[in-house]
Amino acid sequence: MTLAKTSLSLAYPTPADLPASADPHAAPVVEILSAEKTYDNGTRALLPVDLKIARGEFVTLLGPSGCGKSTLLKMIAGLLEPTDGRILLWRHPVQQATGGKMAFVFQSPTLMPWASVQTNVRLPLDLAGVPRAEADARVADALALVGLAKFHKALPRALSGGMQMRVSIARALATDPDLLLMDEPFGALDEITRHKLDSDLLELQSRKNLTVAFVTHSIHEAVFLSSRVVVMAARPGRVVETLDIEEPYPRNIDFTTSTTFARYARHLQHSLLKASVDTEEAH
Ligand SMILES: Nc1ncnc2c1ncn2[C@@H]1O[C@H](COP(=O)(O)OP(=O)(O)OP(=O)(O)O)[C@@H](O)[C@H]1O
Repeated sequence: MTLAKTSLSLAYPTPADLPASADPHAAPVVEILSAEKTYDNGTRALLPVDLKIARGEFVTLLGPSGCGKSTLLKMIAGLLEPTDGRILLWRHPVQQATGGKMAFVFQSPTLMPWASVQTNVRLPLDLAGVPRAEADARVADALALVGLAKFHKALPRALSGGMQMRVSIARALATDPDLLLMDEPFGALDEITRHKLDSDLLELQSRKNLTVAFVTHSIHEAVFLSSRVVVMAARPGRVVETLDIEEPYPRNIDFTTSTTFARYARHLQHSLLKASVDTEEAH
């Protein structure tokens, strides 16, 4: 299978930068080396994938339902084993990765309903045996970062869906990760809240110098957030293209109304459409 690597030529010049924090010469944070996945029931969830993610990059896996986005992200997290191929984090097999810390944010906030916001955010620190005073300080920092300092005593049910998702992100940030894996974290939220959280996420990423692997099926979200978009197709799940989004950071809402943005979005729409037609023709 050939894997197209696309860089759109734009009507007017834009700096072909990675995000300011990305260091393309540093050892990659994530290396996916011909990793593939067939589930026990025979489903070929993912044909072999090769992908490297550099420090400070924001890479989005974009594709329709069933194309293997979650499977790939869970393999990066070490929650699933590839059937073949390898995945390295900081140059070591996932299970032995010591070069940095990773955190996973799921599609639903998965909060303990009976526990306060601060207790929820402290959970991974309690599990890791972090002393209480240090844990409390880190929880306070993380809640401040997501704008929820005032809600530390609230129960999850008192918060909106967007705020609950912020708690979930704070819980991940409290562990001080270098690599953040996010599986459609804002997919269940209304569009306005989602756009706000997208902007906040970019700000957090640059402030904390995070490397992010993000799953979405929203073209808009992919173009706005990413330094690189990995386009995937279903049946069988596979990568069909990677597209650099050569728009400098910081990005704001003005980017989303620009012709550059529209060109990227149109390109991705065509890629996804073509991949789905190719899939249908193959069946
Ligand atoms: N545990 C499992 N056992 C068998 N098949 C599975 C399992 N998990 C996922 N699959 C199948 O593998 C394929 C890829 O699933 P995956 O959840 O990775 O896709 P996705 O792109 O994340 O989809 P969605 O956007 O709907 O979450 C699908 O056909 C799915 O039904």
